[in-house]
Amino acid sequence: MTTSLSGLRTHLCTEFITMAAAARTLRIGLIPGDGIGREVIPAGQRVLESLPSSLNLKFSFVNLDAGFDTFQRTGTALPDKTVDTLKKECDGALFGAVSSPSTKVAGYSSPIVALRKKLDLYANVRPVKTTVGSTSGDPIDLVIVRENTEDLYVKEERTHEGPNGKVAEAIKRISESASTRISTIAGEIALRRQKIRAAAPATATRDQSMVTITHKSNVLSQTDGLFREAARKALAAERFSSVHVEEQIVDSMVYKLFRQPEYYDVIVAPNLYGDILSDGAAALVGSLGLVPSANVGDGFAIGEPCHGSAPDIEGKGVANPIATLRSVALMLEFLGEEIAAAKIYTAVDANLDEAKFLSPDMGGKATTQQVLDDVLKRL
Ligand SMILES: NC(=O)c1ccc[n+]([C@@H]2O[C@H](COP(=O)([O-])OP(=O)(O)OC[C@H]3O[C@@H](n4cnc5c(N)ncnc54)[C@H](O)[C@@H]3O)[C@@H](O)[C@H]2O)c1
Ligand SMILES: O=C(O)CC[C@H](C(=O)O)[C@@H](O)C(=O)O
Repeated sequence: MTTSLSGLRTHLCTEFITMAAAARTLRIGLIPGDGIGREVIPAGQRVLESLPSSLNLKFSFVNLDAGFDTFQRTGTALPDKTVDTLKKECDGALFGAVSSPSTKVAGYSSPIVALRKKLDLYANVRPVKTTVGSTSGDPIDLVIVRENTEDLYVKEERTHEGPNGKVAEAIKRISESASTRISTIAGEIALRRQKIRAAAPATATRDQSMVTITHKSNVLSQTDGLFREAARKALAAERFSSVHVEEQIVDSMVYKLFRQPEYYDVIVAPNLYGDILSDGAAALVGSLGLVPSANVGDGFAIGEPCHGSAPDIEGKGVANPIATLRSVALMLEFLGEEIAAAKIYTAVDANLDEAKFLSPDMGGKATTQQVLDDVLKRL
């Protein structure tokens, strides 16, 4: 199986992909989780099943459990069977969302956070993009490359009694190796985007590729300082000489991202900043329901919409499936199936540009099913 970290085509057209794919069957784990995860993952499955037969690509599926509901039924949020099946049987997976409680529940731990570590899916790649017809301003076309295994997400917390009451602490762990790895991937993605732009100058949104390193090393000089230093070093490699590298402290990054989102190309960030920046960037393109992600490691990719289980709209049939459909495409890209991915991006972009079947988060009235049907028609 091939997983290509540099295979990030992100919503680009198919003209430049000319090679016919060899016949292939991919086994995909489906992990709907909780809430609207159960409404959008079936849409993702339908898109895979509806890809044109000329692609020579077949899929088999295995349904897998994870989430708060699973925790309540079985006592664990991420059953061993789910992890084992992904490891032993699957080529890739789709993850919906889980309803992690905001208060501590004994024995519960976020299954998606655990899965990223257990499968060493060290890169969380989150493209955020406007489509041609959906914006009157300068187009936004950026990718957030989020470190996916460490930072505060190591979840080493403790509470103790201090002289004035309880004190809680958490470890923020940053390693040189993980920071170097994620920054190198950000550089590869920048190069890849540069190549794609060079091949399609008419649709290119910028001339030069750029990576923005995001950190807070003015305050956290050791942890974020190490991230910054490792990123600078990795991106100074000769092969990235055509990529402009700059850095931005995370708070002013938020300011600049909101003022001038079209400025950014590739943003590399430690885990938590990447999490926060990607939800913020989603607001800039219209909805969290549009923004996909892929959790990527060596030899495996899990497509996952950036949004959560959305309890406020759960069960109403109005969840926007587009973040999931784009996550399906992103997963396929990393599994080396770029033509199939491009077909999905094109169909989704056409749905958004025509704006006839938009879900309520996009100002429309369409249900999840109607948006899906419209995308399927365009496939
Ligand atoms: N990957 C994951 O499993 C994941 C990601 C984020 C949050 N969560 C969990 O989800 C739960 C709810 O979190 P939250 O409410 O803070 O964030 P959320 O992303 O679930 O929802 C935020 C807002 O965006 C809207 N929204 C999200 N996805 C949408 C879609 N596809 N279509 C239309 N509207 C959409 C919701 O209706 C809500 O108003 C929490 O338990 C959190 O832990 C899980
Ligand atoms: O709620 C959870 O269990 C995980 C949420 C998760 C995260 O990485 O923090 C989500 O915000 C995401 O962006 O994937």
